[in-house]
Amino acid sequence: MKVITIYASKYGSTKTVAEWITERFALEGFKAECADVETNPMCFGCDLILLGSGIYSHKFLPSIEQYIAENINLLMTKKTALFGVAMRTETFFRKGNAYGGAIMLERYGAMLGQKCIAGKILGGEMVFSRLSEGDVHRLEKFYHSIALSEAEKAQRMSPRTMMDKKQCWDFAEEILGALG
Ligand SMILES: Cc1cc2nc3c(=O)[nH]c(=O)nc-3n(C[C@H](O)[C@H](O)[C@H](O)COP(=O)(O)O)c2cc1C
Repeated sequence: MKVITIYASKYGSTKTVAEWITERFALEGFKAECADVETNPMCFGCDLILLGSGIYSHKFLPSIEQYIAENINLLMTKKTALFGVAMRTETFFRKGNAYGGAIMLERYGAMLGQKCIAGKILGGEMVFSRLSEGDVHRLEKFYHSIALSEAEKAQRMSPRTMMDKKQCWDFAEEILGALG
């Protein structure tokens, strides 16, 4: 069985997550590879396709949204699984609405249909000194909009990682279970 993990990553954490997941599938005896979506990978020969992205403002990056849209007819015929890589992995509730967590994957799951067998948000990493000026500006605006105190802001702006290889291997195991 051939598995491909196609990822979109701006600062590298989703790339590492994709490599960890691929490693686990290879250890289980699958023919497993991972590919940056920017290389426009071919997936018609694959039996299982994982699609993952860093989460930016509750969504996948535009490059992988475009890849899914452009290849939707093929992707719908394959078993697929989705993952996002984010700083906040759980669902939370604010002003009558639920946000975050696997809810962020619903729009892609709805496109892929019933053969989409698993989806999870996995822990990512954020190091402010590595971010582009535009991303720093976007985050500062967001922190202002949710009225973070200076202390909370400083805490969020310090280098933080939630990356966890065990979590990624557990997700691979969950997919294996769903494959039956
Ligand atoms: C501009 C910006 C917006 C972000 N939006 C979210 C978000 O909505 N939810 C979240 O949990 N993390 C958010 N993050 C954190 C990223 O999802 C996290 O750093 C992730 O590991 C990035 O993946 P990458 O390194 O593969 O690009 C955001 C980060 C930046 C810079």
